[in-house]
Amino acid sequence: MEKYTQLRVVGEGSFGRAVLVQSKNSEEKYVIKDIQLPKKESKLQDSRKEAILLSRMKHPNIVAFRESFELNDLLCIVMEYCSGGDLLQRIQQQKTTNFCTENILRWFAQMCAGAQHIHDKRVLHRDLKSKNIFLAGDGSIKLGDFGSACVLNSSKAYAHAYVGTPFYVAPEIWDNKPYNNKSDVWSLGCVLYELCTLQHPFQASSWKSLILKVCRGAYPPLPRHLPYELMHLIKQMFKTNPKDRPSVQTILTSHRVSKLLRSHLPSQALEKVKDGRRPGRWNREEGAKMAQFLGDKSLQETSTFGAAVEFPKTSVESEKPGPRRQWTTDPPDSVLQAMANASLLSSDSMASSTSIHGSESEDRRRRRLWDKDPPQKLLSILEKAQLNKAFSTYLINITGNDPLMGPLSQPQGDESDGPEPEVAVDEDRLQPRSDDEDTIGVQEDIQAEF
Ligand SMILES: Nc1ncnc2c1ncn2[C@@H]1O[C@H](COP(=O)(O)OP(=O)(O)OP(=O)(O)O)[C@@H](O)[C@H]1O
Repeated sequence: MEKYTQLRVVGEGSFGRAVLVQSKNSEEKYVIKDIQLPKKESKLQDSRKEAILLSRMKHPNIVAFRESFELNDLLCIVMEYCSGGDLLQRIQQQKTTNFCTENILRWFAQMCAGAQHIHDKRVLHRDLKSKNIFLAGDGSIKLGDFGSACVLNSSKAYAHAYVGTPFYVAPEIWDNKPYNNKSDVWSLGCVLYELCTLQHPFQASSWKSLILKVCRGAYPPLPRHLPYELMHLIKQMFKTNPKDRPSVQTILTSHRVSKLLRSHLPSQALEKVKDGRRPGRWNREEGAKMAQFLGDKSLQETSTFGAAVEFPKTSVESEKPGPRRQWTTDPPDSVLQAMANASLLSSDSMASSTSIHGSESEDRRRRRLWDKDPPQKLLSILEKAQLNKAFSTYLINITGNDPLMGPLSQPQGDESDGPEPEVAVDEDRLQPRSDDEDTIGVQEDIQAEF
């Protein structure tokens, strides 16, 4: 810490502060994110995960990691300073003036390039939102905040319920179905919609209305001046069945919109997109290596210079694909059932979802089929919840004892542990599926380069 001079606090998150500092050696500015370390030894490694994952992500569209160290009971992550602030602030500055299409395409292309890099490493961000996407001094986009990220095919120790922000969470999370790279695509769709309209796609007057709209993929129409390719893309990113959503790889390489997006990528990022197209770029072993690394490494200090983090050299056991949970062709419906049975919906959500889906009788038909019990615990939490709290990060575990751990629930036990309780592990949920080539799946026997 003595290497840096503190300049000012740039923001406060739920886990700690972000402080702008200046290196005494190079005079370069950085942000140091302080994260309160949990008192329980068993949870320490989880807190260090953000630093470890960020240290593995070297890409022009991901906030660059410099080093991390522990000071008393704080984990300090030193990272690139993004002087343009976050995208949420940038959207709010616009007030009512829309962004020009060129800007939207440029920013979104860079977000996809960053996300592709993460997914290539078999990591899911899980909390992509405009507040976690930054603008660097040169105007480029940087994905940040890896505090919710997880590794696909990870070991049991790192498989847990979903950590995300309700306004950006995909329907499969509310429906307690498996999640994968397509859940990040949904969240990116929300950010793209915000860039196009300056509004969130799922406006609601209550949490129940919000969740219902998300589960139906019901969003207000986009302004007509936008290119057709962009409108088509948003429609696809909001497909309620993740199988029907394109991956970021597809968006950048073989979608109708790809040409438009790629013309807005700087050459360095374009090269990396092309790299990502090589078949066998990632494989199951990649995720297993990362998971083993997260589990084994007792990280006290890590750095992009000096004591850099290295993956273990030993090869890891190649896992056989586990049982897959199949998607039906219908949209997720257990939460829809729960919400509708509870008769607690606000009228606006029903009105708009009916108009989006076009037919009232379809709604009635669906409701007749609803026969499951609503998750009462979730309903009772949401009854009293303020909607603005749905922009914060939660641990979401619909069937657990605490369906929404975060700003709505009282911290239990070790208060400094943040919203990461010990949860029953449902390993099936985190398994990628290979039933669709666009979803991160399994390619055995191909050695990925990290
Ligand atoms: N690298 C950075 N460059 C510039 N500003 C940053 C940087 N990192 C964080 N900030 C600012 O600090 C704020 C707090 O960031 P932080 O990641 O600690 O928490 P958060 O994302 O707001 O909340 P949470 O940790 O609950 O997700 C951000 O909203 C952003 O405005």
